[in-house]
Amino acid sequence: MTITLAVPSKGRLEELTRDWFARRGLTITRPGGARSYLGAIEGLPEVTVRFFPASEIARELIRGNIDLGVTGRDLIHETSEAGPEAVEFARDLEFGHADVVIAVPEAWIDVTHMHDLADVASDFRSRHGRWLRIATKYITITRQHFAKAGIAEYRIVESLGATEAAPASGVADIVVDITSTGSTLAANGLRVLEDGVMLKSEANLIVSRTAEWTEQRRETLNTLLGQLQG
Ligand SMILES: Nc1ncnc2c1ncn2[C@@H]1O[C@H](COP(=O)(O)OP(=O)(O)OP(=O)(O)O)[C@@H](O)[C@H]1O
Ligand SMILES: O=P(O)(O)OC[C@H]1O[C@H](OP(=O)(O)OP(=O)(O)O)[C@H](O)[C@@H]1O
Repeated sequence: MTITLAVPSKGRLEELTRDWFARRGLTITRPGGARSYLGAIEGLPEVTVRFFPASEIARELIRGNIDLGVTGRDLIHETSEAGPEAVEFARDLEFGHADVVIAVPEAWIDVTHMHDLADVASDFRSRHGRWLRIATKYITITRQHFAKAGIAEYRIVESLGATEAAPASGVADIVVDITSTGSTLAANGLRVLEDGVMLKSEANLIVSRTAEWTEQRRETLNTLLGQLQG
C-alpha cells in the first residue's frame, strides 16, 4: 500500500534532506524538475514523494493528509498547540539546528532574564502608554511560553520577514525568532535573554499519528524506517 513522504521543496532543508536519504542508500527523484511537486524514491514504488514548503509539511502532518515528512520541530510546535501530540518525531536528522529565542535590545542592560522582562511588561503601559510589543512569526510558541512565565501584558506584532529589524525600526520593542549562529541578532543590536531559549529545533523525520494507518500502510512505513536505520 502506498504511503506519502513529504520533502521540503526549497530552502535550506531541501538539499540536506536529499543528502540524508542518499547517505542511507535511498535516492529521492524529482522527475518533473524543480517546479514539479511529485517525486519518488528509487526502488520503493510504494512510497510517493511530495514536495511542499516546510511549514505546509508541518500542517499536513498534523491534519493527517500526509503520512510522514521532513520538517523542522519548531514548525510542528508553531502550527498548533496540539501539533506535537498529533505526530511522532521518528528521527532527528542532525541538521537544521536552530533555537527559537526571546531577544531584547542590547541597551536594556537590566533585562537579562524572563523575570526582568515580566517587570518591564507590567510597567510598560504606565510608562509608555502602550503595551510591550513583540515582533514574531512564532505566535503560538510565544503565547504558550509567555503564559507559562505569567506574562500577559504584551501585544504580538506579526512579522513575516526581517523580524530582527523590528525594534530598530520602531515597529516592536523585542523579538521572538529563530537563530543558529546568532549573527543576525547581533547585527541588529539584540541580545538573547539568559533563560530566553523557548525551543530547540532541528530537522526531523516525522510520522503523522492522525493519518489512516491500516496494517499494510504501517508495514510500508516500517520497511522505509528500517531502510533509514543507522
Ligand atoms: N538560521 C537557521 N539555521 C538553521 N535552521 C533554520 C534557520 N532558520 C530557519 N531554520 C529552520 O528552517 C525551517 C524553515 O525552513 P524554510 O525557511 O524553508 O521554511 P518555509 O516555511 O518553507 O519557508 P517560507 O517561510 O519561506 O515559506 C524551520 O524548521 C527552521 O527551524
Ligand atoms: O542566527 P543566524 O545564523 O543569523 O540565523 C538567523 C536567521 O536565519 C533565518 O532567516 P533566513 O531564513 O532568512 O536565513 P538566512 O539568515 O540564513 O538567510 C531566521 O529567520 C533568522 O533571521
